[in-house]
Amino acid sequence: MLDYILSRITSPFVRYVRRKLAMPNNSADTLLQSFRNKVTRNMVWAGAITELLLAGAQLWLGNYMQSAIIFTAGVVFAAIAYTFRHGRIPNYWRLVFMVLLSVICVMSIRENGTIGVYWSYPLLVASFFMFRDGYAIALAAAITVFFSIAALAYMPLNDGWRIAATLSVILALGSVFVVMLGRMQKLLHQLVVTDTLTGLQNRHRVNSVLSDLINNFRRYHRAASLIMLDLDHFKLINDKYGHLFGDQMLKQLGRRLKLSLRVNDQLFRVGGEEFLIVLPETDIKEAVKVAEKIRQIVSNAPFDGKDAQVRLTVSVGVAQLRAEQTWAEWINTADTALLEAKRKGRDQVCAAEHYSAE
Ligand SMILES: Nc1nc2c(ncn2[C@@H]2O[C@H](COP(=O)(O)OP(=O)(O)OP(=O)(O)O)[C@@H](O)[C@H]2O)c(=O)[nH]1
Repeated sequence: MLDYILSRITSPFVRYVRRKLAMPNNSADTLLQSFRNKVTRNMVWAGAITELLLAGAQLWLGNYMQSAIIFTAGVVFAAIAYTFRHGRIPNYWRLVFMVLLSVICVMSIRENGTIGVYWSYPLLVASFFMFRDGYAIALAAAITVFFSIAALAYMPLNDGWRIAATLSVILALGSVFVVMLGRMQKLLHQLVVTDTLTGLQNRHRVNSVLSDLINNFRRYHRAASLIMLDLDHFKLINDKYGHLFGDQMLKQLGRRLKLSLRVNDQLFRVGGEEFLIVLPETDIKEAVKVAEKIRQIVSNAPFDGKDAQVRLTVSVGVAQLRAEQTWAEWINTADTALLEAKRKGRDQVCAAEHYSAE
């Protein structure tokens, strides 16, 4: 039941993510991060507009001092939201946002008496949006404790404990919400980066994995290589045995590849019958050895389908990361080597550059 409700809530977002991911340069990580940033920025805009409206109301009531302070806070919120309109609002600005809201809350208690405690409710809710996971819960707990103590100390007991109890209920519900949101985000992330047929990673994480290796290379000169492989004449298999049989072959190939790799190597299914292997700490010489081993693992033993056994072969391109290459150029180099292997007759390994086999 919970799974059903979660899937109903998340499916429009999953569709949005999938649509966006179809565009070039959108990796799953950057997309989820940008979605979160957008929500936070909208919160700060909402805070700015509310504060400016309140400042207007205080001005109209003739409370010039309060109006000026609330107006200043509104302008600060608007400036934060505007400055970071395309990116992530840094944590210290989020903290400034929360501190300003707290100050306004405390001022309201001072000016209006205990009725001002009611401002602690939106403050509490804001903390769940502004921070992540444990930080949000810790901040919300601190706000709850602070305003509960204030309410119990300065309000009649009957009102004071009700305020404390309702704040605690919001804290509990908000904490459940934050934990569920964290799990949902993990689930969505998993969905977006996983190839549903083989269970391997799909192309959406390639960008960030390769960028990390490129940074390592630039900083510590750590070698890294790519293996791009593609099944030979796979169309013939599909045409002869059907698409479902073809799917079984792809799954088995994924399993074979996975078993043949080291723990640090990463395997992706990047296209229909195209797979990418990322080999950290590996130069071209070692990478070609791995590629040759993989080629043999595929061609040496037949693949078992429901109705038949078939022999498959792969063409393989290998490329070591070169200085100043971007991740896209690096992949292109491996792809060119793969095309070369196809051109030379398939079932073979081609390296993107000359190297000594000694
Ligand atoms: N069963 C199945 N087939 C797929 C999937 N994705 C792509 N294909 C098929 O893979 C085949 C790829 O065909 P081609 O690009 O002509 O390549 P090929 O037949 O392997 O020939 P070469 O790559 O030149 O050796 C097409 O028939 C696609 O329909 C999939 O998820 N499942």
